[in-house]
Amino acid sequence: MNPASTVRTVVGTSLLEDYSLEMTGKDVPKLEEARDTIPQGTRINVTFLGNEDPQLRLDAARAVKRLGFVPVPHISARRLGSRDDFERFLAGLRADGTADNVFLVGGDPAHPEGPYEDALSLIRTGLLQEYGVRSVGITGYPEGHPAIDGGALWSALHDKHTALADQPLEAGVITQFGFDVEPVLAWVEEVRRRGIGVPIRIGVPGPAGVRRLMSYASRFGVGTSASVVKKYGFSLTNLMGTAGPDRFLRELAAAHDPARHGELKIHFYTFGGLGATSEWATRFRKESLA
Ligand SMILES: NC(=O)C1=CN([C@@H]2O[C@H](COP(=O)(O)OP(=O)(O)OC[C@H]3O[C@@H](n4cnc5c(N)ncnc54)[C@H](O)[C@@H]3O)[C@@H](O)[C@H]2O)C=CC1
Ligand SMILES: Nc1nc(=O)c2c([nH]1)NC[C@@H]1CN(c3ccc(C(=O)N[C@@H](CCC(=O)O)C(=O)O)cc3)CN21
Repeated sequence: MNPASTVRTVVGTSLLEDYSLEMTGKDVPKLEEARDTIPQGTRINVTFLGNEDPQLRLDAARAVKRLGFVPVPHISARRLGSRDDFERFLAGLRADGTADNVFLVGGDPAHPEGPYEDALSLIRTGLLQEYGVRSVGITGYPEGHPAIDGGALWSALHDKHTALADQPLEAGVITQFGFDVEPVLAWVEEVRRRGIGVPIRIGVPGPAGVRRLMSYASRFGVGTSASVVKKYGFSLTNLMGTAGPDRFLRELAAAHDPARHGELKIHFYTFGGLGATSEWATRFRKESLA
């Protein structure tokens, strides 16, 4: 087998196997439309946007399950107004049978709206287990975070990983999306060096308009230097086009060394394009396997 076909085989059979997707509470009609293009059992995260209410998220998680997928509702620590809010949400998940998997984020508000300042405080309440959660996703930032210093991010990752193991709850990491493979793999190596062996899902944007990608990247502090986006497949002087993660995934597959990086999978941030993303993934897998 020549090196090029080795790369194709790896992309097709391993990295894109069991990919996960992300949707908002309002994306249920899009999920219904895209249903047949997404493998049954795919994990689908339901983002915790500030302008969506808890019931909308619970309903979305229920729809994900009804359609044959595995819901992963997000819980944002800083957006919870009280312990009651947290318990009500967890009780809703339990009642709907959608509590198995959750993903925790600190939350973008500069100041907590209630008693929880970060994801770790949610884990430490012990409520996750009480309400039947079995597996918990936490964040990873290969390029850092604009509002949180690097040391605090590493301590948070370490402390959350330890606290989950103590419960015990199953743990996994999903990284912030990015356009550059290099910092992603350097970061993964550092995670492993620190003794954290849990599965890591590498966050990438699904195919989307360049203008939209740029706007989310600048909002979330993701690097978009001219050389990085050129390598990714678009140019800063042409914001009219769309760009997909084709090259990113090929490069990631070529450089992924399970002995060094452990288990890696892909998480697609769909930014409104759930159907476009699942169709893209189906096509890309087919082409990779061909
Ligand atoms: N990676 C992702 O997919 C998403 C990330 N986020 C945002 O990422 C940020 C951090 O969340 P996690 O990684 O779960 O951190 P975390 O909850 O584990 O907290 C890590 C450290 O950062 C501090 N922190 C948390 N949120 C902060 C904020 N908004 N401003 C300043 N300091 C903050 C905490 O006090 C703690 O010291 C939040 O702003 C969160 O909303 C939000 C949604 C999705
Ligand atoms: N720091 C941080 N905060 C976040 O909120 C965040 C990240 N990072 N990383 C990526 C995820 C995914 N996020 C998003 C954000 C928007 C849509 C989205 O679909 N927006 C709609 C408009 C939604 C609306 O306002 O109703 C869109 O069509 O773009 C999806 C996922 C937010 N996320």
